[in-house]
Amino acid sequence: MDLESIPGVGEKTARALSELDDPERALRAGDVAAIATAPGITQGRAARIARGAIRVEHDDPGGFLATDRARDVYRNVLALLKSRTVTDYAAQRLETIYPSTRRSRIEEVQAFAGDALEREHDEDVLAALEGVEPLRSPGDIRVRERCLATTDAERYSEAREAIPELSVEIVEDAQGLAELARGYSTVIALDESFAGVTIDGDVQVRPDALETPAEVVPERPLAFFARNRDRLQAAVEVHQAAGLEPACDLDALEDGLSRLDEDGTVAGDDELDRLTTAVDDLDAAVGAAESVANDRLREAIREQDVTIEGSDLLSLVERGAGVDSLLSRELADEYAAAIEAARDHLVDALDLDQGEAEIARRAFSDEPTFPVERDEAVVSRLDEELTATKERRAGRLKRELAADLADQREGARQLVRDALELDVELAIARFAREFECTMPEFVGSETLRISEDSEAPRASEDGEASRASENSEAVGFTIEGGQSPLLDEPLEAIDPVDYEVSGVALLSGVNSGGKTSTLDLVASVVVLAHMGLPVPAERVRLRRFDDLHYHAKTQGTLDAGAFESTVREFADLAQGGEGSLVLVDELESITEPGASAKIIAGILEALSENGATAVFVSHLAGEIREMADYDVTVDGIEAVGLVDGELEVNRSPVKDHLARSTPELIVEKLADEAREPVANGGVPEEEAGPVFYDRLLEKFE
Ligand SMILES: Nc1ncnc2c1ncn2[C@@H]1O[C@H](COP(=O)(O)OP(=O)(O)OP(=O)(O)O)[C@@H](O)[C@H]1O
Repeated sequence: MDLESIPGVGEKTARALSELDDPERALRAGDVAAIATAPGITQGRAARIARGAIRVEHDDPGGFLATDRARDVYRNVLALLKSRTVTDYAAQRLETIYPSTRRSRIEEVQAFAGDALEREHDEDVLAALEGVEPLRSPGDIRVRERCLATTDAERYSEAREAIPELSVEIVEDAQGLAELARGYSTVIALDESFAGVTIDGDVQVRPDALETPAEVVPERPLAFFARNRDRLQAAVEVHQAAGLEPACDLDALEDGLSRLDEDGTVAGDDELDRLTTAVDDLDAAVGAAESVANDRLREAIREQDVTIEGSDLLSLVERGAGVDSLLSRELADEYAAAIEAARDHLVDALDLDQGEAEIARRAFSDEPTFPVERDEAVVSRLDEELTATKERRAGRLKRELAADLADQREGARQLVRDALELDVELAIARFAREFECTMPEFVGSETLRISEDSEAPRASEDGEASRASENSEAVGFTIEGGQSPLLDEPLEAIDPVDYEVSGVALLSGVNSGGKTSTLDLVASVVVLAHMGLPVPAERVRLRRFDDLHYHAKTQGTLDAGAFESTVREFADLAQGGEGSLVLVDELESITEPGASAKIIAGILEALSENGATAVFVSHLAGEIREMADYDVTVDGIEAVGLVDGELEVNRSPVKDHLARSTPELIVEKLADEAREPVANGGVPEEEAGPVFYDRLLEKFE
């Protein structure tokens, strides 16, 4: 895919995207999280880029949502879907699902949604999803206890490039290697020429080191798992709770993760833990051992009556020394016991093995001194010995763990992607279940052509689809049992609505009868259907529209300028609106009633001639019908009566029926009451009398 062909992607963004591991995959899968890892690209931008890429793939001109209110409806239904996600990823990923005019795109999402509807969710899955997030890259790592060495300048540059985690050192000869071995736990010599050279310390000759970086720096693959340990663990739990087919061996991955600490070190190895603690505690343990010896000696000296000969005293005073000789002569046994106690303490405190203990014991000399002090040289040797053993063991364990986990890496990535995608699917499934949705059925030229001419079933693919087949009956939309998801009521309080429009219709009805809500229902159903998603109705059939023009009710009368621009907008629509769905709510408020009726009648004529599908909600339906030069359909939301002063409404518009207005119904009620005052619960001494109400009623005829 040519990245710059994506709308909104210039040279700079294309360069950023090309830095991704697999830009094509990320764009094709709408993997917003992966796209957002490109330098300088935010999540919001990533969603726009993914949408752009989808449009390129499906040759989709976009622009389905043609008005502010249409965009509002999309944002509202999208918000309902997004509110049912657990992860940020899923919320962003839903942003890539937009209403499209292209059959291939709609069918692609329909297939995805179809699978989603099969998904059952339970609380365990949702709880496990809480911990899943897109994987992080491990960032830069430095390994300080190991280095690479070479005599060759070119090899030196290659090594720095291939294995930036380690220092690379130039050496002249084996002597140089030996010096390095004193500073590093492990030295890896890259030159064949060092083979066979024996040097103290851990010096390995590995001419192939640059080709097998994971063996030389197992920290590299481990860092990926360590940094993402919790996310991977959560993804494992999601798979287990949801019974998802895993992309890798879950037991092996879990076992590997359980052996890894968050800082990339190997966990759960007793010997490594022992060595690590010994190195960490060495200094403190030696100090404590000194105290053990000194406390014992102090005690012994305190309890001892020392007889000192005059010559000894003299030599003590004159030489300023000699306590040692005194100790060795008078307290030899006590000294030996104190030293032994110090040695035992050190060996026990650090839990040293036999070889280490031999060195440790030498940290306290047999030569009597007071106070007893460690032999620094021996303590550093012990430190070196313990550290080297620890590093060797850690290195070996890391290599083993890295080798075990190496095969799981791609699977682990997929595991997280699948868990995140499950969240997207579950959000769709929950939305569909909570609004009792069904998949809509698209009808139109391509369906009809397939049955008419099976030789060329795809001849009318996409672009043509919107040109409603001339030889087919006009199809707009048919909604059965629709419940607007935009109504702020619980589902059980929403009356299901049936409505069907082909061509252009006026929708009349009582105040608060549900006209606006019907337009909202039609708009949400049409938007969701074009997104490829299930719709909140028992059954929906519709044609594929090119765009949705939904004009909300304008508050108050427009000024001259606003009026002019509104009329202009309809002029554009009237010219090319054949594949459009036009929904307009009380356009009459744009100017005074008489003029409004004329203008609306003219707009309806033009739309009807162009083959658009339209619903105009109006309180002036009767007047408009009279103005129009063709037989415009008028549907009506009827009040079936007044119950306790409240209108009882049949929310489903009645076809070809001008609904009576609320005032008419009220006058009718007053007339009824006046005729039969008591039976109707009216006032017995009706003042105005039936004649007056009948006069008013006549005006409505
Ligand atoms: N299908 C429905 N089921 C239950 N309640 C509904 C339904 N449709 C509308 N309502 C209720 O009726 C109220 C008024 O609806 P709506 O605004 O759509 O009426 P309207 O006919 O456009 O009113 P107006 O003539 O004042 O513009 C809504 O707020 C909602 O509470």
